[in-house]
Amino acid sequence: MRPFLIAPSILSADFARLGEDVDAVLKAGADVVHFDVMDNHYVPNLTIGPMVCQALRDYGVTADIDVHLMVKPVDRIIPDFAKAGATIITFHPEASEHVDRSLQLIKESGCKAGLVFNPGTPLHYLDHVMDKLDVILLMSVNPGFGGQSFIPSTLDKLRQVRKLINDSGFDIRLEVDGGVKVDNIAEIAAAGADMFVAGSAIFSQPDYKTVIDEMRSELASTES
Ligand SMILES: O=C(CO)[C@H](O)[C@H](O)COP(=O)(O)O
Ligand SMILES: [Fe+2]
Repeated sequence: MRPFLIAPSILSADFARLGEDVDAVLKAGADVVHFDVMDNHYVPNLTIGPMVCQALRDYGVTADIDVHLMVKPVDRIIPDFAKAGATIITFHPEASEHVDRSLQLIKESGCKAGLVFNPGTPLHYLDHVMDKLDVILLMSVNPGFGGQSFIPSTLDKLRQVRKLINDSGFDIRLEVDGGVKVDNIAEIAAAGADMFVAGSAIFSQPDYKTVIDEMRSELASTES
């Protein structure tokens, strides 16, 4: 398996001083910035758009930005995020009228593409598009808010998707998002995830490095 990636969700960062907070979490050892986009339509919350992504790039953030679109419709906003500096763009397949077209649009915009599955979303959306995916993101909470508890049935779904990825032979990251913490990250990795979004678990702590180091040492324990 490829190296584990830790992706703090900036949903739980300090929006009043976002650039500094993102810098701090990257200096503390985070790999990727997870950027949650909510539209008060597909999900019952409203967050940030391409201008904020661009502002982070202008501030000097060079790390990969993983844009998690919780919006409907999907396609209209993809080119704007690509122009604003997104590295990865993922969307929920049931929010797109044409899943293959949305994936193509992301790729043509120069970004990596992924599909996101809510706890109740069936995996059949993966049929016929595995070759177009760089990331599969399994939500371990229902989308819309940070600080929720990890839904245990995600572990089985992770094992299923890990097998699908391995059997496919494609180079696809398996990302998990929602309720990831120091005390469950090893179990989640053992189920097959290799990219871990964590918002409240990191940003609620005074010292981001301590939490990230603890997560890495839990992850290392799964490799022995
Ligand atoms: O997509 C999301 C919510 O829809 C967030 O990325 C997720 O909830 C992360 O927050 P936490 O780690 O606090 O659960
Ligand atoms: Fe997210």
